[in-house]
Amino acid sequence: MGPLVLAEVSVSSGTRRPDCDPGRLPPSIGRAFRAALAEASRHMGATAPNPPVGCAILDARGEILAVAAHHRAGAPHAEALALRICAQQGLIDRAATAVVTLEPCNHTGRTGPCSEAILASPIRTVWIGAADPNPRVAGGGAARLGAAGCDVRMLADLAGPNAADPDAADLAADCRALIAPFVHWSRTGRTWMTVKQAVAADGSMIPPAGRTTFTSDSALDVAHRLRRATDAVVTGIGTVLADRPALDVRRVADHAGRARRLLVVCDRRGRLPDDWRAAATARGFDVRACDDVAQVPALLGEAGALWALVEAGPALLDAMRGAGVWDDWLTIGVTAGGRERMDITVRDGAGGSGRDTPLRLIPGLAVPREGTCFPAS
Ligand SMILES: NC(=O)C1=CN([C@@H]2O[C@H](COP(=O)(O)OP(=O)(O)OC[C@H]3O[C@@H](n4cnc5c(N)ncnc54)[C@H](OP(=O)(O)O)[C@@H]3O)[C@@H](O)[C@H]2O)C=CC1
Ligand SMILES: Nc1c(N[C@@H]2O[C@H](COP(=O)(O)O)[C@@H](O)[C@H]2O)[nH]c(=O)[nH]c1=O
Repeated sequence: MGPLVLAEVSVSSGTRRPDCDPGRLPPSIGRAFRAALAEASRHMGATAPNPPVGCAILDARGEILAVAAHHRAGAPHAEALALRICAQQGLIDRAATAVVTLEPCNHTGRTGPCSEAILASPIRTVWIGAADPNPRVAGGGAARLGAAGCDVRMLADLAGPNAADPDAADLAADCRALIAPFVHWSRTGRTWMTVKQAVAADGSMIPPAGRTTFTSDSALDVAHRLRRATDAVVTGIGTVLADRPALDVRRVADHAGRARRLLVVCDRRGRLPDDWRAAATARGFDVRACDDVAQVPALLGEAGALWALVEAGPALLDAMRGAGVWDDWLTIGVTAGGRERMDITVRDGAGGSGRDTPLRLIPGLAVPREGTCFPAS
């Protein structure tokens, strides 16, 4: 395992570099990318097996006309929804630029190609945060738009090693991180596994008697944001028997109405209590038991989960570390002085897009700076 070092992975686009101010991201485009990323992040944990995607549409002066995200598989793509919002508000004639976190699709899936929807609008400049990782369609949307006369600009062109725009580099990393679990799942069939571990000042993970947690309110907020952003939760039978945990999303608004989430309990001896399973099912979980932790990423992947959160005790975490069943690992450590420190480690070779971690998109986590004091400033 290596400490978190975010490699700058430049996604080659084959499209034109910007001509206005080479090497710098226009402030209005930076704002639009941030808005699109924020909107897409709100829908992480709901889009599987599709990736989360955000889109902002701007007028010629750089004013944002609409921001939208892909909500769930089968629902309109972010670009289509943003265009629809512009049309509904009578703003479509002003639409000049689209900013999308992921290259627009060029194929007909559950919905029509976004490249064509853009071409049917007045938009003639398209900024793309990350290239489509699907090798069968890579370059399709950008190429189609470029061939039809659109000015297609890739964020990676400003964020590569020779074009030092820290804002662009950060936003490009965010756009890659947004789809990192999707990329990993598409390439391996395995779900991206994030382990979250709370450690007390004495090194113990065990809460005081009568409690199930010991971290601060801000750390618990982060834990619940993580539950909300992921498609599945993984725990161990030891935790279930000791804590009878709820493992659902609380403390965070706006998570109702989502699909049933997967909840995997690693249990080799069939000790899962029926009443706890029934209560978890009633809370909206699809509960599965698994007798081999090494199989969990594939089991979840088969069920279409892109990203899973592991909240388990020391025995299962040891087994996971030993078997390499994790992609990134978040430790919230309570220091002797009562402060909390957050460390993130991304496993070497995790994911298909370098070391970008989806934890970057969780508010309150100061990624990518390793070893940052928590809460993030
Ligand atoms: N601080 C924190 O972040 C957290 C703390 N906790 C605390 O941890 C404590 C419970 O810890 P612990 O008893 O270690 O429980 P775990 O949640 O780690 O579950 C342990 C069980 O996992 C199963 N297991 C172990 N290895 C494997 C494997 N390779 N494949 C499949 N299953 C496996 C075993 O089941 P079997 O017995 O069937 O072999 C084992 O009993 C509680 O006090 C809880 O509050 C829990 C979660 C988070
Ligand atoms: N101890 C500990 C955590 N532990 C995890 O949270 C579970 C309790 O969840 P719930 O029943 O939904 O409130 C518990 O069983 C364990 O999985 N989490 C943290 O953020 N901080 C902590 O200090």
